[in-house]
Amino acid sequence: MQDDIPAETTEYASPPCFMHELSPEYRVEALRWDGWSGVPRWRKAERKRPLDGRLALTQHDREARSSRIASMLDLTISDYSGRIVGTYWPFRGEPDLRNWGTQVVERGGRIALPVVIQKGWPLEYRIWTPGDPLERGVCNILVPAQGPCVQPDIVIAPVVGFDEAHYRLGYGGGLFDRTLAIMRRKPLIIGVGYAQSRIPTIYPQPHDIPMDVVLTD
Ligand SMILES: Nc1nc2c(c(=O)[nH]1)N(C=O)[C@@H](CNc1ccc(C(=O)N[C@@H](CCC(=O)O)C(=O)O)cc1)CN2
Ligand SMILES: Nc1ncnc2c1ncn2[C@@H]1O[C@H](COP(=O)(O)OP(=O)(O)OP(=O)(O)O)[C@@H](O)[C@H]1O
Repeated sequence: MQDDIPAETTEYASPPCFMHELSPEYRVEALRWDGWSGVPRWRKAERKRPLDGRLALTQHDREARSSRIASMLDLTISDYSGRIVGTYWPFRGEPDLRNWGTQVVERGGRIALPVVIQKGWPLEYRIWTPGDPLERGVCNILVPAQGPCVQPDIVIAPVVGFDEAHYRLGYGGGLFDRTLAIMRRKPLIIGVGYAQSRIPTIYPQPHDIPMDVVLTD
């Protein structure tokens, strides 16, 4: 972000907060800071570190971390019965919660997986029971070949990054935010990821919808 800050704003590393009352030059509005337009570029660069970090994990390490995240989910969601949990089929080194998903079904819940109908559109969640046929969708992610379209009660959102205020950095399609924005009932939104995905801020934009909680290994 530093590159986007014009020279005049860099002269005062930490301006005293009351200075704008004493001197008009200190008024924040007077500064021609156009940094927000740089956010998509910044996000694109910021995705690389956590993505490279998790792809470097060994299979064994990823399984151990995934099972710690699954235990955290069980502590957070005490009762699965009658609930629809929107989970995901892992790709690009995401935590693998497939065994946990099977247990959700064994405990009386139902699971649904997201389907990209078209980039730039909201995702569609389809009910999937272990054993049902899957097919390859966008980015080769496996998706249910059929199954009723539903709105999950709980959305498990895999993060590329997340920040202190529970905002999510994903793959850059804006698909989760579009999906959450049109849901008629607000689901419980649980972000899941590795602790190394934590970043101080993703510079939230008006379209970003914060998650209720983020669980890590
Ligand atoms: N396992 C899993 N399934 C999921 C998601 C997810 O995050 N994880 N999604 C959650 O939404 C949807 C897929 N989302 C995707 C969003 C963007 C791209 C993609 O191709 N992104 C470009 C970069 C775009 C840009 O930076 O402008 C790329 O990676 O090259 C792929 C999948 C549905 N299924
Ligand atoms: N509700 C929305 N309506 C319209 N555009 C949106 C909405 N949500 C996100 N977008 C657009 O999608 C683009 C990508 O958004 P963002 O950087 O937040 O993606 P992301 O959360 O990292 O990706 P994803 O959710 O697919 O994993 C942005 O240009 C943003 O303006």
